[in-house]
Amino acid sequence: MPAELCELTVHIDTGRWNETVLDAVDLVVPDGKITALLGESGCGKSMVAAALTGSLPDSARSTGQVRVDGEPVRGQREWRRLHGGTVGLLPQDGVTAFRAEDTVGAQLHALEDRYRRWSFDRACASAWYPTELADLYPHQHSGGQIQRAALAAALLPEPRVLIADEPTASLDTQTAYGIWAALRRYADAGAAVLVITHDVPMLTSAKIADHVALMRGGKVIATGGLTDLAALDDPYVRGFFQPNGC
Ligand SMILES: Nc1ncnc2c1ncn2[C@@H]1O[C@H](COP(=O)(O)OP(=O)(O)OP(=O)(O)O)[C@@H](O)[C@H]1O
Repeated sequence: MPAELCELTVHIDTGRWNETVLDAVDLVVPDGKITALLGESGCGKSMVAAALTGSLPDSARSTGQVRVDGEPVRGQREWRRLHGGTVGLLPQDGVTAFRAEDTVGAQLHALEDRYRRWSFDRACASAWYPTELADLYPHQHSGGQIQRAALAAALLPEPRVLIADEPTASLDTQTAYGIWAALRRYADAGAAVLVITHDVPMLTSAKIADHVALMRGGKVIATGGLTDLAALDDPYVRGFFQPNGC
């Protein structure tokens, strides 16, 4: 079930400040593939995640389309129907995936009971979430622990489109590799997977992503295979693949 942004422009007006955060973005997240989304801080990557999961801020106004399985999604009622089993989000800040007042384990078990797709044990193992932490409240987890718990939460409904916003940001290399491998297996089982990441060394060494889209200033400026993008003769692109930019 592919997810797409078609000429999507998102403008944010908070009353005191306004900005075009996505500018005519075209992006396809195809079935059975991992698409990696890269770009400098603040360029709009999390806005792409929000647009693909119907969670843009209230202050956002958009033109263009978001399509899931070829069909335009319009309005919060449709998004509520798609959340969970069709479209899942691992947010950049994993703690926001949980209510503060219940333990993480209780919330993961509630998702298991609600969707009856993946088991608690399977989701925790895939997300590398240590189940001995499950009796803790969200704020009692470290950044890397709660991110893995949030990945387990995103996997439990077995969404056909999975958007993961910096799933490995707070993780050691070995655990990060395990998460990438889990995402690879998830895509190989047929899901459309978009991974937002700054972890270019892992991306290039593990070669786990199928496609890369590169953003700058609210636009997607290049898409393609990792090798093709890394070979582009552009200082901004080179800056991502070679730390000294040459
Ligand atoms: N909730 C919000 N309300 C208003 N503006 C926002 C909100 N979230 C983000 N923005 C703005 O949207 C723009 C894009 O932010 P976004 O979070 O998508 O960047 P990003 O590429 O994910 O950055 P990073 O790599 O630092 O996480 C930024 O200018 C930011 O200030």
